[in-house]
Amino acid sequence: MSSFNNHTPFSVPGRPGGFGGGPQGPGPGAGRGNIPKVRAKNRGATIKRVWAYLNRQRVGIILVYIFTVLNAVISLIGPYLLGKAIDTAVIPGDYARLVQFCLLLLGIYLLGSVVAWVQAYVMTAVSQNTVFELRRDLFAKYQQLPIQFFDTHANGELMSRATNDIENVSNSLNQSVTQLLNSLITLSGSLVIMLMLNIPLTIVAMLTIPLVLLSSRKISGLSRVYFKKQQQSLGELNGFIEEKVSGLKVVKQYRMEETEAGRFSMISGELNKAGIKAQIVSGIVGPVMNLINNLNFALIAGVGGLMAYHDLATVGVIVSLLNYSKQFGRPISELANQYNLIQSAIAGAERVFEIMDMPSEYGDEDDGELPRLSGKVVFQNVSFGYESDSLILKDVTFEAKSGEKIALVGPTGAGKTTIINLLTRFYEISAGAVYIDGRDIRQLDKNALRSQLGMVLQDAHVFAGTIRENIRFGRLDATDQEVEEAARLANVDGFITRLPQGYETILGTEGGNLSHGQRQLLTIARAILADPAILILDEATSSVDTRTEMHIQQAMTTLMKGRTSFVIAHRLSTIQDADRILVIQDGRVAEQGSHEQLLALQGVYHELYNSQFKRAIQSDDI
Ligand SMILES: Nc1ncnc2c1ncn2[C@@H]1O[C@H](COP(=O)(O)OP(=O)(O)OP(=O)(O)O)[C@@H](O)[C@H]1O
Repeated sequence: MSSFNNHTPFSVPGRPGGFGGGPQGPGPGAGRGNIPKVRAKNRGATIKRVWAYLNRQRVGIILVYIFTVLNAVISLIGPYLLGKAIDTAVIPGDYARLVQFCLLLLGIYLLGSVVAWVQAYVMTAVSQNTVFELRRDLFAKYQQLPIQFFDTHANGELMSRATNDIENVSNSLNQSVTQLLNSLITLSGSLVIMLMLNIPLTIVAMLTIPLVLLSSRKISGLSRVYFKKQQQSLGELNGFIEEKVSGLKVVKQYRMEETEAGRFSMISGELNKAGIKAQIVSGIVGPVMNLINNLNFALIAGVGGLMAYHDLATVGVIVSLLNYSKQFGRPISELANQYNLIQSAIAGAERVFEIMDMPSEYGDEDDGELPRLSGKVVFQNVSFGYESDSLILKDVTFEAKSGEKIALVGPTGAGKTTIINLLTRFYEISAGAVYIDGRDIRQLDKNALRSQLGMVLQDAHVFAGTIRENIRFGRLDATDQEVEEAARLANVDGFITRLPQGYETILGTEGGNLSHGQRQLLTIARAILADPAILILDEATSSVDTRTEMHIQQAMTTLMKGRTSFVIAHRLSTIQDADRILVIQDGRVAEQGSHEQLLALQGVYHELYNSQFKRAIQSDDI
């Protein structure tokens, strides 16, 4: 059973045209444009959520807190001792005392360095663990999102969120969290000590604070917008690269290299512009803060000098105050300098949470466990559209008895794959109902349902890993013997054992080192191992040679034994023995029956069959 109980977008009551649907039926027109985009509401909410992640490393955070406080206290002691040294050792000329002060200061600064190092070490561990969890949750979310989400999001863009955006969060956590804490303590500590040393001079030192706050606020607001834009552009760029690298053969074949390079430059140019703007705006922070700090320094030095002249302050106090005012200004300007980091981290986190807030496809269906299904499938007045405003399937009704072979034929774009997409609940129907063994599939847990469905698709997908691992993907607890038995039944065992590494042969990404037919046979072995109650075979033999096709056909026949099977085929020769053939045309079941019955009808199937038959004879003539 799915461990995720998020409310799905489809769990809206009030489904029209319901056939035995329960309260959890899908809402009308669950088209691909219907996924609500929930955005992290504001910066505060985003920071809170990142903090909640950080808080899971409680021990680390406490340690960081302790060492940060220590570090800040040490940095507060320095200027005080410096002032004292001037007033009690330098001015009276007590050199023995001066040496003592120097040694004390040296010891304190050394201790400060050690404490700062430990603090950085612990913080790195905390931030790395935090982004580890963030990334893990994001990937888990990707796996739970409905297929329709991926129709509208480029792979590279999604990869960018899991890498660049999370990296930004990590960088900022590493530096900004301790910086913030340190600054807070240094600020308040310096203020208290300054007030104790000299109240009028402290007031002078405070004069520039509103300027600091105002300018940093203004700049941060502006730079945040540009950082978000920069991240978006980076995502688009990644999406473009991913798409064009995976489709490089097509690009080359159509000699589109220059056109694609031009499009790349355009997208890259957008990133360039956004990056420059973000850096320019955030880069203003440093110089502005420096200017204000220098102004502040000059003010204290001037007023302090006047006060010393009138015996209202000692030189030591003025030196201490100058140092504290620097310490006071430093955290503010450091924070301001961190703005670009923090802004880009918030922008990154917002993009990550945006995905995490998307509704999962797993809802609150009845139960997680399903007994082995007998495989009786009923489509009853099913209508569906990927977009809410255009129906692809219209009032589709048919029945598959347990163990039957059902063929889906019809012109391209008629809706054959769409029927399968609904059976597997990759998409939710708009009206009508689909029953398996008499139960509305919307009431079934999606994982449990899919565990009883096996698919062999035309685009035979294998993963990077060994052949054994790829077959075992069908059932993770299968023994080596079971894996090999499945390969034998799929007619692929001979080929595998002839390889030098046999079952341990490592396949490249997407099985690049295998032929299409070999990949297809591997996916059949995988499906045999999974032992599903219902089988879906999509155009499985359309692009292989006759010998491989024969192998695949044999493997398929083995695989189909005792299971309800749905076979999508363009070549009618492969499905003449089907128990029922559904002719899909323009989203409707135009005809259904056995091969002989359909030929006798003299309708669409008859026409389709004749045209293929003629073509076959013509190609033989040639
Ligand atoms: N993810 C999608 N989003 C929007 N429209 C889609 C999507 N997938 C398919 N369609 C549209 O739905 C219609 C039916 O497509 P489907 O893939 O079911 O046809 P098919 O009969 O399997 O075609 P083929 O034999 O070419 O595979 C087509 O018009 C197609 O453009």
